[in-house]
Order: sequence, then C-alpha cells, then structure tokens
Amino acid sequence: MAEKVPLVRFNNGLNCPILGLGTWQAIRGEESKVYEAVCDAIDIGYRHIDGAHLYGNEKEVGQAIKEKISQGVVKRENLFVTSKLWNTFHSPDWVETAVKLSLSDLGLEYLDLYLIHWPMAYKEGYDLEPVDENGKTIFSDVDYVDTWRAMEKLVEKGLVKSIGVSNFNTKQIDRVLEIAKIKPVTNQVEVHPYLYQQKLYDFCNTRDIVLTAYSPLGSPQRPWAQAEDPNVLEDPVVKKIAAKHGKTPAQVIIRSAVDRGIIVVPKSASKKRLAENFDIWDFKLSNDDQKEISRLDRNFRVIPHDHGREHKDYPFSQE
Ligand SMILES: NC(=O)C1=CN([C@@H]2O[C@H](COP(=O)(O)OP(=O)(O)OC[C@H]3O[C@@H](n4cnc5c(N)ncnc54)[C@H](OP(=O)(O)O)[C@@H]3O)[C@@H](O)[C@H]2O)C=CC1
Ligand SMILES: O=C1CO[C@H](CO)[C@@H](O)[C@@H]1O
Repeated sequence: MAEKVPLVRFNNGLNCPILGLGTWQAIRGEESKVYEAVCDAIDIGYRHIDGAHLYGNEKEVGQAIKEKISQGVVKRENLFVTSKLWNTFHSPDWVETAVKLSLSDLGLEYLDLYLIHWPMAYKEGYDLEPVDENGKTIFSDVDYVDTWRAMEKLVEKGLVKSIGVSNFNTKQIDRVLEIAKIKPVTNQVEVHPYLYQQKLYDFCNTRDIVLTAYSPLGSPQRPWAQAEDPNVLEDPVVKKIAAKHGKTPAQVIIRSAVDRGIIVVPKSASKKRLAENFDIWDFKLSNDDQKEISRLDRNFRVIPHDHGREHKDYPFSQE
C-alpha cells in the first residue's frame, strides 16, 4: 500500500500533495518515456503530476492517467494535475484557447492547477518559440496582470480549480496581488541547495503563497549543462548528510524542500528512481542538517532562460 503524501493547504482552501512528478522530458535525442513514467509513478503512489503545454507530452501524460483510472488504481478526484500557460498565449483572448488545448491533450475536464509559466509574453500563436530572422525570440508587450485577469475567468468557468504563477519575482507577484480577485496559490520556481531561495520563500510566506520547487535535483540532464557546472547530487555536504541518515542525496534534497513546506516535483523516467524519490517519509532532517544545506546556496541557476534576458519582464534581473 503506497504511503500517503502530506498535503499542502492553499490560500483558497484546496489541498495539493507536497510531492509530485515532474514531466519535462524534452531531452535531446532521448525518446519520451513519459507514458511509462506517469503509469509507474501512479502505481508507486504519486498523486500529483506537474506538466505544461511546452513539454509537448500532455497527450501521453493524459493516456497514462486514463489508463490508471480505468484500471481502478486511482480516481480523478484523488489526482492533482498541473499545466502551464505558455508565453505565446498570454494575450487575454488566447488564455481560454490555451487551457482548452491542454485539457483536450490530457483528456481531462478540469485542471487542479494552471500556472502562468513565465511572466514574459512572446508573440502570440502556436509557434512556441517565435524567432526573427536573426534567431532572436519575438516578444509581445502583453502585461502579465492582464493575463492574470484572464486566468481568473478560467476558475469562474470551472476549467481549473486553482491558479498560480511560475518564475515570478517579488515585484511581479505584488503587481498581480494589487489587481487580483483570486490570489495565486503558488509560485513555482527553481529551488535546490545551490539556489535555496530563502528571500523569495520568506516573501511568499508573508503573502500566503506556497513555493513549488522545480528542478529540485539541479536538472542534471538539462541540454545546456556544462562540464564545469556544479552538480548538487554530488555535493560532499549533501552526501555526508545522506550517509548519516542511510538515504541518497536525492532523498535528502527532496526532504529538505518538504521540511520547509515547499511543494517539490522531481522528474524521473526510471521506476527505481521514482520509487527512491518517493521514499522520503521514514527520516527527518535535523535543524543542523537543514542549516548546513542552506549554507550551500550559491545563487546557481540551472534554468536561467537566457533567450528571455532582454524582455521587459525577465524575472531574474532583480534578486
Ligand atoms: N516552471 C518551470 O519553468 C519549470 C518547471 N519544471 C518542472 O520541474 C520538474 C523537475 O525539474 P527537472 O528540470 O526535470 O529536473 P530535476 O531536478 O527533477 O532532475 C531530473 C533529472 O534528475 C535525474 N534523477 C531523478 N531522480 C534521481 C535520483 N534519485 N538520483 C539521481 N538522479 C535522479 C533524472 O534522471 P532519470 O529520469 O534518468 O531518473 C533527470 O535527469 C520538471 O520535470 C518540470 O515538471 C522544470 C523546469 C522549469
Ligand atoms: O519548464 C521549463 C522546462 O525547460 C524549459 C526550457 O528552457 C523552460 O523554459 C521551462 O520553464
């Protein structure tokens, strides 16, 4: 019997499993294994799936969900499914089209959570990476607060249960809060020991917004990784803490986020590692362990999203 994952209560009263499965698998040259990964994850006990239109695999994610529901392994109401509004759909008149595309690909009638994937709008349309003749991303000047108002309508229409943001900095969150009728429930951002995000974490706490940690293991297979980049899974302090508890570095890192009340969505396409990442409930990090982990912070980003740097709403220019 799969262990039950603790729930995080959002500011709208709805609950979200604190540990979920990441599904970004668009790794060069690798065949997508997302169908098997989602099936395996649900068998293991995962009840939260983090996806996005950008990942190009929502049909396979949806087929896996359908299969597990039809086998009686899980009921729709016991699953928490997230998708994200891509940058080319920020214009208010595109938002409903975009969510319906994800719903149709997933084969679902509603999403549990829909996030604005980035604060930066790109030229509207189905070309997800619109570029000019020099290969530069074509931006759009849609303001994300107008996008937010359109996101609120999706809740009113019953297409999504909760809405949130991703990759927003503190100023951008406050601008949304100034106009929001419905508050964002979460800000999904990169969090791991090398990007501990204490300031953003404290800020979001004061606004009753939960952080969700993406790339919690440092996304070691990201296509742009450089040989000299630090790998958090190889960090000696993380390894030492892991050895002390008889756990693996990945388990320590995931537990470190969970102990801070941060929702965490590690990705794996291996059944063994899916099970490993889920097996984190039989130990607890001490305050000293957590402090040591926090001291590893070196402001190292694995997802800098470089092609958005010149956008007026690029989020990482501000700390
Ligand atoms: N909102 C946003 O902008 C973003 C959201 N995300 C979300 O966050 C999710 C997770 O982030 P992601 O960038 O995928 O990277 P993660 O930090 O989750 O790392 C995934 C990588 O780590 C490997 N791995 C998984 N478990 C272990 C383990 N126990 N030991 C050693 N290696 C392991 C995986 O390999 P293998 O599969 O072979 O196990 C894979 O290569 C994404 O899939 C996506 O859903 C990610 C980036 C940006
Ligand atoms: O979720 C994500 C996965 O990786 C993409 C590739 O740059 C990111 O843009 C995105 O935020």
